[in-house]
Amino acid sequence: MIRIPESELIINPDGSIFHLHIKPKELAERIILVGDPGRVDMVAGFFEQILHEGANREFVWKTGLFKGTAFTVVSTGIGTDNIDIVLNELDALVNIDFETRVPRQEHKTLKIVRIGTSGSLQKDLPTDSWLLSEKAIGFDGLLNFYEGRKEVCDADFESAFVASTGWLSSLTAPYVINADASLLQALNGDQVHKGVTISAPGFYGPQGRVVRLPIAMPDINEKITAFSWADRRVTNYEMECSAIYGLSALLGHQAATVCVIIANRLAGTYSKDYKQQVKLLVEYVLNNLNR
Ligand SMILES: O=P(O)(O)O[C@H]1O[C@H](CO)[C@@H](O)[C@H]1O
Ligand SMILES: O=c1cc[nH]c(=O)[nH]1
Repeated sequence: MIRIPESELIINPDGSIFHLHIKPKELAERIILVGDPGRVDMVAGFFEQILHEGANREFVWKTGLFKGTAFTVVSTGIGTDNIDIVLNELDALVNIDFETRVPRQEHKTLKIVRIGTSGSLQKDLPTDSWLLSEKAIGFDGLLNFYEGRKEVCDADFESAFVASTGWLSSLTAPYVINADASLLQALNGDQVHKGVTISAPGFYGPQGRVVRLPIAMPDINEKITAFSWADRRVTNYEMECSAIYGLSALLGHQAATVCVIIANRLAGTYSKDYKQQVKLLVEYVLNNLNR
């Protein structure tokens, strides 16, 4: 077995992983990812006991018990570049022996649910509604750096999307990737809308927002809203889901994303109090993952 060198897998002197500052024994199998470090305490507020906690940069985390089941909540900050760090380090914590620096014989699967906020691209998906991402479209390009990307992505959907939007060849190739089917089932419910989520490598231009700078594809959002493929339409924008789904598929973990819609891009509306909805959604996810 190949020993992973110190430069490739950095372990801190206290035995924790480089960025997340988590030690292998401190991580639960059920993981909640939130973008905002300030949301970690809100999630952990549902735990009856905190077992471990730590923080480094934007990565704040707590492991605790929710109705007797261990969960770890980790903040990712914004963007898929951070997700590359978070997913690779979470996987290393369970699937690499930190003493020998060799991958473990037995693979451990994590259940990873991102709870976030998002902007709607469909009129009938109002602010404060909940959206479970059945598929993600990555505008970010992260998965294209990994071998095996083709095997886990939906090539037909990608081609249809590129053709229909007139995707510019100067942009990164979009990748389309599914959520884990068992987590989708666990999180399904009457109050949960389902859809296809774009993860963009920015909040402004890459999501078609024009503040002062004109954008390369001025009609991109109209085209996305009108696009449909095999009875599916694109529902919303956020900034992390695609990389979570892609890296989870390659690393052998289960992943899903559910977001509160805080802005409706077609109606031009913004939620009056989305924080209350995020809290309700957190409670819903914890209960549904605890079954
Ligand atoms: O509320 P979070 O989880 O951070 O999610 C969304 O909000 C941020 C942008 O404001 C991006 O991270 C986007 O994905
Ligand atoms: O429009 C939005 C709202 C939240 N998060 C995003 O990335 N986009």
